[in-house]
Amino acid sequence: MAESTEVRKLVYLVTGGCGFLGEHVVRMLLQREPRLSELRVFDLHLGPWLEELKTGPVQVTAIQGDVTQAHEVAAAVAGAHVVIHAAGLVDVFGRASPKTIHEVNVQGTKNVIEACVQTGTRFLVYTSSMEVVGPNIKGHPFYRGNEDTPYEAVHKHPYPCSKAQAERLVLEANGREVRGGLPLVTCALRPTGIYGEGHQIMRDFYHQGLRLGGRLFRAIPASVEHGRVYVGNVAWMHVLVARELERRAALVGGQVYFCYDESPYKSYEDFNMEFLGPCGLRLVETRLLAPYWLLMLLAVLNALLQWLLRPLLLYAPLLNPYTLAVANTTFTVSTDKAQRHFGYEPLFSWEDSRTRTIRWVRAMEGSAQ
Ligand SMILES: NC(=O)c1ccc[n+]([C@@H]2O[C@H](COP(=O)([O-])OP(=O)(O)OC[C@H]3O[C@@H](n4cnc5c(N)ncnc54)[C@H](O)[C@@H]3O)[C@@H](O)[C@H]2O)c1
Ligand SMILES: CC(C)CCC[C@@H](C)[C@H]1CC[C@H]2[C@@H]3[C@H](O)C=C4C[C@@H](O)CC[C@]4(C)[C@H]3CC[C@]12C
Repeated sequence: MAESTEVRKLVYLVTGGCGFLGEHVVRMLLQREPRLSELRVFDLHLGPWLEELKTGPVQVTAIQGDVTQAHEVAAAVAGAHVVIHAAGLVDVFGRASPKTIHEVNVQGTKNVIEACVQTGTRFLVYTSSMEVVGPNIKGHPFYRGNEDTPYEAVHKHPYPCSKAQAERLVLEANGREVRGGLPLVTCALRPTGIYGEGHQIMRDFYHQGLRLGGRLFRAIPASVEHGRVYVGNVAWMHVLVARELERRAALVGGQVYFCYDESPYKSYEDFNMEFLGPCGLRLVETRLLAPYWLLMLLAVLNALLQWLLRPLLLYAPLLNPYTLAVANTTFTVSTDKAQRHFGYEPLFSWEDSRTRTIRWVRAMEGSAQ
């Protein structure tokens, strides 16, 4: 915990505070926000690790709740100075219905905004996603673009559609009068693919590699760049922008920021190998054996099987036409907007981020090393 002479008087609420990113935001706030007096952690499923946080100088209040329930959200928001809304249903695999995704991501966000307005909370940070922009379904590359780069954002999939709608609601709410008469100040952060300790898909790839005798098979050309950002830096960006929303309301309010750091530009699989390689896995070159049309055929078959089996069981493999299109389309960002607007610099270097992630993979059960 950071010791500080600053007065602790602020109440923060983190929705989705027990998720992959949310846990890092919660821990980062406790370490790096010296003005914090109470931290409310709101989630559908509370993590047992919250208990160990309750012994420090900040009051940590765990709230089991559902963002789709307006009254639960309003009760959690009442009296908070800042809300970081990271709760969301992250599903591009067809596990949840489009209706459920919409309810959690769009209606849930509406509930958070209305709760701020009704209870007088003035500062709201929304965790958006790069998918609000793309990749689009036409496969257009977004090569090291920034927040102002023109791009034809065309969404069909429920997850990016819901994130785009929710982001729009948050940005439109900037300037609304909250209880007490002051204006609401909002902004949205758009992470690219987040990685780091706790990343479920990295875990899945690692275990798949172990099952395949320490091998993974390349499916995507190495030339396709996929944007990635370390979870600690994404968390840090949330903490920093939340702090600066008050001081720089005119500049930051209503803005969007991509989340970025020094992580290298690589293909999705080559990037994963930065961590999985040192943990004993190798990437086998099979691109000639698995051309794009064959992968697309498998992806379509998976989608068909998912649909056929739905009455009996949930079949939701990583490969489907949408995930294949995302993984196979260059989407990378290069920007300094967060640095210019609120002084963001990555807290973790690429070396730190890599070392921490490798340490986490190595600590997983069944390590190949
Ligand atoms: N993981 C990524 O690569 C990535 C990239 C860009 C943006 N994001 C965004 O970051 C946010 C966090 O994603 P994550 O990767 O940590 O996912 P996650 O699934 O690990 O975390 C989401 C959390 O939200 C909670 N939640 C879900 N439905 C809820 C509900 N109805 N009420 C209350 N809580 C609910 C979950 O229990 C979970 O703890 C999401 O909004 C996601 O869209 C994630
Ligand atoms: C073709 C297969 C072998 C590889 C499949 C990989 C696939 C599961 C990965 C590739 C890209 C990943 C997405 C990307 O990193 C960004 C995001 C944005 C975020 O808001 C939610 C997660 C998501 C969609 C990642 C999901 C997993 C993807 C599609």
